[in-house]
Amino acid sequence: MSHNLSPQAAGAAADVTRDAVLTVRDLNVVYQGATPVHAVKDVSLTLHRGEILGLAGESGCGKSTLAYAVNRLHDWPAEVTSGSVTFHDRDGEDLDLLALPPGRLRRFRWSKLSMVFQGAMNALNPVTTVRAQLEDVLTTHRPGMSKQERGARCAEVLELVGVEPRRMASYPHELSGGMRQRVMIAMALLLDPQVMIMDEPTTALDVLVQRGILREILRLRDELGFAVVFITHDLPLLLELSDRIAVMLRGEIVEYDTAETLYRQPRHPYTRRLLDSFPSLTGERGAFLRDGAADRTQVPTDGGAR
Ligand SMILES: Nc1ncnc2c1ncn2[C@@H]1O[C@H](COP(=O)(O)OP(=O)(O)OP(=O)(O)O)[C@@H](O)[C@H]1O
Repeated sequence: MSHNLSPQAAGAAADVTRDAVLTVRDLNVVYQGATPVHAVKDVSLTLHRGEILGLAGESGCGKSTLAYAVNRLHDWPAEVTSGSVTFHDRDGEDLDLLALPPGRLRRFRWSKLSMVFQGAMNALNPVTTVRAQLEDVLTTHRPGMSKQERGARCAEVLELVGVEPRRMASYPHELSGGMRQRVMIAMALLLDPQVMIMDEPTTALDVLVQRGILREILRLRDELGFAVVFITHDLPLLLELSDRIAVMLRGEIVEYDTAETLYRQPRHPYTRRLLDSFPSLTGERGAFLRDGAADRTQVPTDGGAR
C-alpha cells in the first residue's frame, strides 16, 4: 500500500552496525505492593547501534515497566530486584545505569538516552511555549550555549521532525496532536542521543499522521544513527519498522528474533497467537492492508524489508 515504510527500513537494516549500545541482563522488576507484582522477569536484551528493536506484547505484559527501569524512572513501589543495565557510550565508556548517582543520571537522561511517551499533551507543559520547553533542556544540559545558539538548535530539530520553526512561539494546545508528538520527538533529539525509547509514541494519532511520523523516525535514524526501542502492542507496525522484535508475555521475553524470522517462523505459541490476532497479517481478511501479503511466505511490507 502507498504508506509502506519498507524502502527506508530496507536501507536502514543494512546499515545496522553490530556493536551494542545498551545491554540488559537478567533484569527483574517487582511492584512491592501488598501483593507484589513481578512485572519484569529475567529480561535480557541487546540493543545495537542504529538498530530499531521492537517490544511487543499485550497490555499489562510489562513493556512500560521495562522501559522505565532502563531509564531509572521508577519510584517506589517499583523496585529493580536484580539484573543489570549497561550503556556502552560512543566514547568507549561503559555506564552501569542502575548504579549511576543522581547527578550523573540527570545528565545521562536526554543527552545519551531519551524517551518519547504516548500522549504528548500530558508530557508538554500547557502554559509554556514550545520554545521555552525546548530551550529549557538546552539550558540545563548545555549551559555554555548562547541564547542565539539555543534558538538555532531548537529551530534545527523542529525542522528535522517537519515542524516549522515559527511554531516555537505556540503553546501546546495550539498544535495538532501529530504536531505535539513531533515536538516531543524534537525534544528527544535535541542533545543528539544514542538511544531513544519510544513508548506507544503514535498510538493516539490517526493512521496517516502516525505513518508520517514513523517514516520520519526511520529517516532520522538513518541520518543521525541513533538506536530505538519501540514499544507498542501493534505487531504489524513493528514488523514493518523493526530490525528485531522481542515479544513479551507476563513479564518475560518469550521470543526475540529478527522481524523476518519472527514473522515467517514464529516459534512460541504466544507469538503465533499474536500474529493470528491481526487478520491483516494472516490474509483471512483485509490482506490488502499490508501490500497484498496473503500468507506468511511473505513479510508484510514488501518481502525485502528485512
Ligand atoms: N504502580 C504499580 N503498582 C503495582 N502494579 C503495577 C504498577 N504499574 C504497573 N503495574 C503492573 O505491572 C504489570 C506490567 O505493567 P506495564 O504497565 O509495564 O505493562 P505494559 O505492557 O506496558 O502495558 P500497557 O501496554 O497497557 O501500557 C501489570 O500487571 C500492571 O498491572
